[in-house]
Amino acid sequence: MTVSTVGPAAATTPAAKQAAGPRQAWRRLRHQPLTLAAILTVALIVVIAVFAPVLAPYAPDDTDFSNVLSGPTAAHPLGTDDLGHDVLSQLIFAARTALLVAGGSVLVAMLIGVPFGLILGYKGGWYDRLGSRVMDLADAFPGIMIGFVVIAILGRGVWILIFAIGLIFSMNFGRMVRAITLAERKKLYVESAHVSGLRNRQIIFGQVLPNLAGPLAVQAAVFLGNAIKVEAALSFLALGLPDDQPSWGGMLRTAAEHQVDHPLMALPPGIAIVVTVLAFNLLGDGINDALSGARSTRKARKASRKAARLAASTLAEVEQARLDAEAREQVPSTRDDAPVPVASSVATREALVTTAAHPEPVLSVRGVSIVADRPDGEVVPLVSDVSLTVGRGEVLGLLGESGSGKSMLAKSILGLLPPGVRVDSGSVTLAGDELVGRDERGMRAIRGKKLGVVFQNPQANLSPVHTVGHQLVDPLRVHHGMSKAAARDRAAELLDMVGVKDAAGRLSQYPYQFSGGMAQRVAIAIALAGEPDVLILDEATSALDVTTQSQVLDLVLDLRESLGMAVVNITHDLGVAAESCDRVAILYHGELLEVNDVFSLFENPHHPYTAALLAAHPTADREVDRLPTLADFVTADGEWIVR
Ligand SMILES: Nc1ncnc2c1ncn2[C@@H]1O[C@H](COP(=O)(O)OP(=O)(O)OP(=O)(O)O)[C@@H](O)[C@H]1O
Repeated sequence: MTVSTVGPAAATTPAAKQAAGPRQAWRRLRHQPLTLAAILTVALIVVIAVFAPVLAPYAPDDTDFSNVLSGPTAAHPLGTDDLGHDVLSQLIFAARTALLVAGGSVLVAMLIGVPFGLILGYKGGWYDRLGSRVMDLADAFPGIMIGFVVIAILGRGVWILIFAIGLIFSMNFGRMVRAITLAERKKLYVESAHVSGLRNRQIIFGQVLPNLAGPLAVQAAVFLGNAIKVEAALSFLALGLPDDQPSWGGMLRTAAEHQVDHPLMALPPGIAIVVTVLAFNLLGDGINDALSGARSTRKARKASRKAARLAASTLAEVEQARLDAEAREQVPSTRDDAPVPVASSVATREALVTTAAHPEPVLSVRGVSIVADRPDGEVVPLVSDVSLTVGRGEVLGLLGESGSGKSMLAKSILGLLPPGVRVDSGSVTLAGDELVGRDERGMRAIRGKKLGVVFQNPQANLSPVHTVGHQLVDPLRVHHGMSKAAARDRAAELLDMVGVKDAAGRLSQYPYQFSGGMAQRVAIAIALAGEPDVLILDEATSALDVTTQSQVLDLVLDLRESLGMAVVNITHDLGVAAESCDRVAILYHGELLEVNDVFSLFENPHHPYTAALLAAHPTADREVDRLPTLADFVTADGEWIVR
């Protein structure tokens, strides 16, 4: 079986907002007058640069030694310089140079900095520590010094200048990309990509990088402006471009030499630099606002102030209600105040047994203990000595309150335990193959192929910047070596199988164009792409409304019938367990308390904790003043009360 994952998440990251689509970003941009002005200015400068030979009245190297430093005339509207060059023509051709140097150096900076930051952020550990020190070291040198050194070694010239400025900015890109990647790599869509069996290279460049497009666009716009300033500064110092290459910095140098007699000579190149840099900076801000959804309209500001006032008063009411309730009755919270009973080991025997209806074991967990290694050396047990067997075609529910160890157990099966957490002892076999102790390469061959996973939040599990088709095609190509066309056909079949109408047409849509229930179906389709033996649902229906939840559970039950796969359904919802599971395992404080077939569990629970859970579940046919809590099932000494 293959592990695939699916689930919903709030799209609050820059990447997710950007995923709301370039069209949405453009709609926001259109409401930002300053950004529009910046776009027009940049477009104008680009047109001037491209058509410089047509627009400029003179060639850049035309000299008129009989007419130097002339001041504005009909033939030379902005005058001439000390060699008789036409200043207007120089200004126009220098725009070309400025854009070439700025564009080229930002490209070089990105080519160096982006992969560097991606690798540091994604790999972490030693890569990150070492790489971060390199960036600190680069930061310790003033950027202009790096430019001096490169030019001193390689000499002057356009391409050398581009390389020098690119080098100066590369670590800025590296730092930004590292920071975002550190956050992105923890997101569920990256975990899903892992689970689908994609290689690190495919995840870094295929999944994470497209999510950085928004922040990179903002950073690139700002650094285009910065590059123009650095180019001007170096050329002003006669260290940048060769003297025969028109540049705004070079024009400023000439103006500085003649500032006493001709003080206005500095104005044309100075204004050109200020306007261009300002336009790029405003463009960067505009893109940032458009991607983050910020709107500077008065209406939006008013709406946000009103929302803030409402939120403050609601919070105050909630806090007051909580204080009143506390004053009325000192109700102990189950987790904090109830004595924690020692788990009995009632269930272990039953957990190992498969049922007559599903006699062929496919997933066996034997005596698995999971621990966390704390930095101070303490070893904290998270899951203790859990044994479970799941039969082919069976749905086993893993039920327990928050923190009981359900996810850790599932992650130990998937080989995706977080750093600092490890399987201390025990064995997990899938169709006879041992999974504990496998290296990453060994697990990659299992995840996405033999084990499929669907997580809680479908929108968070799907990459916001790739189409649904792209995300389905990837695992099909990786695991089945299909051609692109064959994988696309199969992707449409899978979508159809999970009940997405017009499957072929919807392949080219993005996750945000799917409702929560439909996105969860897409996630299930991705999980099924490898034709897994076992599908793990990690709270896969918790975020859905009751009707959609029921539809998705029905779908899973149909699929396990038709595909003969086993399902491990992790949930804290008794209703979900009752609706979908053949057997249910109860976890509490990392210990397995009971495994029972679903009817016996509800009719005749073995363990007092299970009885406590059922008793605490509100039902329409019981009228009680107060539902029992765990504390009602435990003696003051921490012993279970058997009723
Ligand atoms: N990265 C981690 N490092 C150390 N301990 C962790 C880590 N993640 C979770 N834990 C601890 O492991 C225990 C089991 O957590 P787990 O996430 O498996 O619970 P869960 O039953 O899945 O809860 P939930 O339903 O809230 O997801 C908890 O005590 C939790 O605090």
